[in-house]
Amino acid sequence: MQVNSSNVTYENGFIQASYSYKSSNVEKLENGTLKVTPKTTEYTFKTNTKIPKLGIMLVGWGGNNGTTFTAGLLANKMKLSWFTKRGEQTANYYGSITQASTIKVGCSGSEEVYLPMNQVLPLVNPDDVVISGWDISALNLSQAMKRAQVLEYNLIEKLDPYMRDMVPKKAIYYEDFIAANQKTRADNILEGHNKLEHLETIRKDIREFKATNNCDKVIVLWTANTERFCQLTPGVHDTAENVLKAIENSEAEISASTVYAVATILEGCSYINGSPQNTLVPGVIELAKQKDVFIVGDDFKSGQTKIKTSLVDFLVSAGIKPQSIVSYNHLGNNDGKNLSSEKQFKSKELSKKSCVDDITGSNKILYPETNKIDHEIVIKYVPYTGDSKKAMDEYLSEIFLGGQHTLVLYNVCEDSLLAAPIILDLILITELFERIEYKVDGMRTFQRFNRVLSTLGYLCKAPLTDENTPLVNSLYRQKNALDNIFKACAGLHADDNLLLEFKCPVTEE
Ligand SMILES: NC(=O)c1ccc[n+]([C@@H]2O[C@H](COP(=O)([O-])OP(=O)(O)OC[C@H]3O[C@@H](n4cnc5c(N)ncnc54)[C@H](O)[C@@H]3O)[C@@H](O)[C@H]2O)c1
Ligand SMILES: O=P([O-])([O-])O[C@@H]1[C@@H](O)[C@H](O)[C@@H](O)[C@H](O)[C@@H]1O
Repeated sequence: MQVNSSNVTYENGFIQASYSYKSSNVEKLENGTLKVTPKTTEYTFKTNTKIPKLGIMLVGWGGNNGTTFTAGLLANKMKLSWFTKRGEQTANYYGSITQASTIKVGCSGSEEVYLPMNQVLPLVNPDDVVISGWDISALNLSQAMKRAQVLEYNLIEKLDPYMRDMVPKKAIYYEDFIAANQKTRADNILEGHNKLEHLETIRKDIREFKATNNCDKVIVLWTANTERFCQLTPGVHDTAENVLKAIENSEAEISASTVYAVATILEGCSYINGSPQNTLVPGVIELAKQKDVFIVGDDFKSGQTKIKTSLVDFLVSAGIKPQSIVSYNHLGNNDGKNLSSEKQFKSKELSKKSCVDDITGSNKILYPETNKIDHEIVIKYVPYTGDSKKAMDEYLSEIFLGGQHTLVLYNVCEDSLLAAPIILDLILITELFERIEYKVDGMRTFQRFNRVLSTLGYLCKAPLTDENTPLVNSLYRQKNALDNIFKACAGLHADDNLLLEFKCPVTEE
C-alpha cells in the first residue's frame, strides 16, 4: 500500500508518518458538571520496514498449543493438503488477525476498501521463522503432536518427518507451581534447585538458538501449563534488583515462568505470557523497562472470554443490563488436567472472571452503585473429550419494564486450534512493535512504546497494563485500537465510521 500524503515519507527503509491524535480531557466540576476539553497531539511514528529473521522459542513447546502452532507453521509453509471425512483440507491461518483479517483503508467511490492486516504494515512472514523451545516432557514434536490428539491423522502423517527431529530443550520444573498430576510428564528437566543456574542455562539456550539459526532476534512465548499464582512478597517480587537477588538465592516463591521471563529479558528479547499466572511481577516489569524489552500478557484470549468481551460490550452499550454470567466448560486435554488442580484453576478463574468489570463500569445508568455482577467460572476435566472443549455460557440480563433476557451459548472446538493462531499474532505483532518508534512535538528523540505492551490486549484474557493506564477488555475497543495503531503508523486516519462523505455530501453552493 502506498499512502499518498504529505504526512508520510518512505525513506531509508522507514515509514515515517505524522498523526494528529484526538483526545479529550475531562474535569468534574463541583456542581457535578463535566467540563470536556478536546485536544489534538501531533505524533510522528517511524516504522523500520526491514524484516528481521525471527526466532521463536516456546516454553511448553511439546504441549497441545505448541505442537499445533508448529504444525500450522509447517503445513502453511509447505502448502499441505490432507483428507478428512469432510474431504480434502488445505492449510490456512483462520483465526489469526495478522493472516486472515482485514482493515478498512478508505473508499473507492462508494466502495469501502479493505486490506489484509499484514499489508497495512510490513510483518514477518510466518514461513520464514525458525522455532525451538523447552518442555518438561522429552517427547519430540511429532510424538507430542500425536499425544495432543488435536490434528487429523492424515495431516499428522504428513508432518511427522518434519517434526520428529524437533526436540524440546530441558526445562525448568518447580513442581509446586503446577499440578502434581504433571509429574509423570516431567522427564526432561534441568537438574538441581539452583535457580541462578537455571536462569543462566535458559539464557545460554536463547543465545545458542539465535546464533545457530543466524536470527536477528528471538521472541519467547510461554504456552506451558498454568502455574499457581506466586505469593507476591516485598523484598522478593517488588523490584528488579530484588527479583534478581531472589533468583540468586533460589527463593521458593520465584516461579519457573518468572525465571524464563527474567532470562528472556536479560537476553534483550520480548517475553509473552500465554497463561494466567502472575509471572510478570512488579520486579519483572521494572526489569523489562530497565532493559528496554517488551512484555505482553496474560492468558490467550481464545474462546469463551473472547465472545464474552464482545457480547457484554454489545449488551451494555445497548442499554441492556447483564446481571449474571455463568461460563462452564469441560475438556480432556492436559491443560484441563492441570486445571483440575485447585491452585492452578484459581489462576485461570481470576483471569476469566476479570474481563467484564471495565465494560459494566462504563455505564452508571445500569450500574449506579456497583459494576460487580454474578460471574461464575466452572471448568471440569473430562479425559475422554480430549482437546475438544465443550463450552456453555449463560447470560441473564434485565431488560425493559422488568423483563428478563436469557442468552445461552454452546460452543465446541479443539481449544488448541483457537489458541495457535493467537500465538502467531502475539509474536508477529510484538515483533512489529520492536520496529516502531514515536515522537511527540517537543520530544528530542524517538522513543519506543511503553514496554508493557497493552496494545495487544485484544489477544489476552487479562491484558497486562502498566500503572496509570486504563484497562480495556472490550473486544471491539481492543481491535479498533490495534487497527488504528496500524493505520496511524502507515499514515492513515483512524476510522470513525461516520461516512460523512455519503451522509453529508459536499454540495455545490
Ligand atoms: N485455547 C487454549 O488452548 C488456551 C487458551 C488460553 C490459555 N491457554 C493456556 O496455554 C497453556 C498451554 O495450553 P495447552 O493446551 O498447550 O497445554 P498443554 O498442557 O498441552 O501444554 C503445556 C506444555 O507445557 C509443558 N510444561 C509444563 N511446565 C513447563 C515448564 N516449567 N517448562 C517447560 N514446559 C513446561 C508441559 O509438559 C506441556 O507439554 C496453558 O497454560 C493454558 O491454560 C490455552
Ligand atoms: O479462552 P477461554 O475459552 O475463555 O478459556 C479457556 C478455558 O475455558 C479452558 O478451560 C482452558 O483450558 C483454556 O486454557 C482457556 O483458558
